[in-house]
Amino acid sequence: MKVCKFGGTSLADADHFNQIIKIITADPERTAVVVSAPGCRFSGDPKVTDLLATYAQLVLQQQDYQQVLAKIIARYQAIAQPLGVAELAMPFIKQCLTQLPQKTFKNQAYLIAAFTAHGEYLNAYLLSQILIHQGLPTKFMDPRQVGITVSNDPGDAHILPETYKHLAPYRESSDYLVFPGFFGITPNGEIATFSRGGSDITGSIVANGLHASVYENFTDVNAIYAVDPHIISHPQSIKVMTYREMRELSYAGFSVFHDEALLPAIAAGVPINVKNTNHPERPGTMIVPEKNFHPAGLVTGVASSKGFSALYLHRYLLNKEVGFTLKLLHILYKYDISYEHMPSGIDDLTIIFDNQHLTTTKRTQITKEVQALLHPDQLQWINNYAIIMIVGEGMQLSPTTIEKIVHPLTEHDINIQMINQGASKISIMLGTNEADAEQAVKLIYQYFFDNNRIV
Ligand SMILES: Nc1ncnc2c1ncn2[C@@H]1O[C@H](COP(=O)(O)OP(=O)(O)O)[C@@H](O)[C@H]1O
Ligand SMILES: N[C@@H](CC(=O)OP(=O)(O)O)C(=O)O
Repeated sequence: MKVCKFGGTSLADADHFNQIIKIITADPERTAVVVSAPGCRFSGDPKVTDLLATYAQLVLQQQDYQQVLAKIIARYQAIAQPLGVAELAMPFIKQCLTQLPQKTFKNQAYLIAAFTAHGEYLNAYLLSQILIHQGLPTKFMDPRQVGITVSNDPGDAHILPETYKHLAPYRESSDYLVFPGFFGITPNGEIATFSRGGSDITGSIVANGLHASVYENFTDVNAIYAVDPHIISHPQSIKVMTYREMRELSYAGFSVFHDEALLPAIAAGVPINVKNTNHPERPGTMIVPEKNFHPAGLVTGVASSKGFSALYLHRYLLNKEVGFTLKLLHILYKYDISYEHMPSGIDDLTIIFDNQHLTTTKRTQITKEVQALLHPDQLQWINNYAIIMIVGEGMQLSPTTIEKIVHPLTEHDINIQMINQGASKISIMLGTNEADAEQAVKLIYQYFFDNNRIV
C-alpha cells in the first residue's frame, strides 16, 4: 500500500482534482490518500485555511462574517460543480460551515483550531464523494471515527501513540481511504490541529499506521531543490537524501516538507517520495534512512530561516562557574520559553530563540531575572537574527567544509555572528543578520553547486 498526500496547491480547483484522481487510479497500490485544504490558485489567492482563520477571528470579534463564509463555500462549489457532485456534497459542506459559529468550544484556541481544520475535513469529504460518484469504493476517514488522537494543544498538537493501533485494522483495506490532513481529536473530544503545513504530518502518521511501502508527498515542484527556489531560480534537484538531512533542512527553511513530518515515517522505516502533482512521471526526491546512502557530494542543501533573536551573555570565568547554565535554563523554564540553540565559549554564551515563542513581556522578564540572578558582565539582545543551515551527509568525510563555506562570505564582507557545527557532523549552522541571510545562502549555493560543480 502507498500513502499519497496532496498539498493545497494540488487541490486548488477542479482541474487539479481531476489530475489527482488520475494519479491515484494510475497505481493500484495508491489506496490511502491524505488531503490538505484547497490552496492558492494563482499568486495572491488566499488558501482556504487562511479564509477559515479569518472566519474564526470575525466570529470571535462578533463581526459580520457573511462575506468570508460565502468565499469559502464558493471554493468548494467551484470544485464540486464541474465534477458533478454539487447536489450530493454541497448541502453537507454548507451546513458544516454555516453551523460552526453556533458550536461551543473550550476556549478561543480550540475555536480557531476547529474552524481551520474544516478546510481539510470538508476537502476529504468532497474527494470521497467524487470518488464514490465515479464508482470507486471509498471510505471517508473521519479522524473522530478512525481515532486519530492528538494532544491537548489546539494549534500545535502532537500525535498520541494509540492512533497507530486505531489505524492497524485498515491495513488490508482494498477501498480508497481518504483522510483529511492537519488535525486530530483530543482525548476530550476537541478538534486540535498540528502547526501550519501539518497535513504532511498526517501523511506520515498514516504511512506509519498502515505500514505503507512508500509515503508519496505530492506538491507543486519537481523535487526538493538544494536551495529554496525563491532565492535561486531553477536550482539543482536533490535525487536522494537522508531523513536527517531533510529534518535539518526543513527545520531551517525548506518549507516544502514539514519538519515534524519525518518522525512517524522514520519510526516505521517508510521512505518518502516528494513528487510533482503536475508531472507525476518525474522521479522527484527520495528521502531514505542513512544506511546504504552514498552521498553525491559534500553538501546536499542550504537553507535559511529568519525570525530569530539571540541573547548574548558574557561573564569572565563562566566556564568555571558551576550551575550557571542550570540557573539560566531554570529561568527559561519558569517563563515557559523554549530555545533553539545555545552555543557557548569559555566566557560567553548565546541563546537563540524563535521569535514565535518570545513575546515582548517574556523578553523583559528574562532580561530582568538573568541580570538579577546571573550578574553577567555583558548582556545584549541581538534582533533580526537569521540562521543558515548547510547540510550534507558527505560533510562527515571532509574536514575542510567549514573553510569552503566561510570563505565566500568573508570575501563579500558578510558578518558571521555564530558558527555551530552540529554534533551529528552532517550540518553546520551559521548565525547572521536577517539582511545578509539571502546573500549568504546564494554565495554558499553558488560555491557548492553552480556550473554543475559538486565539491
Ligand atoms: N528547497 C526547496 N525545494 C523545493 N521547494 C521549496 C524549497 N524550499 C521552499 N520550497 C517551496 O515549497 C513549496 C511547496 O510547499 P507547499 O507550498 O507547502 O506545498 P503544498 O501546498 O503542496 O503542501 C514550493 O512551491 C516551493 O516554493
Ligand atoms: N491547510 C493547512 C495544512 C497544510 O498542510 O496545508 P498545505 O499542504 O497546503 O501546506 C495549512 O495551510 O497550514
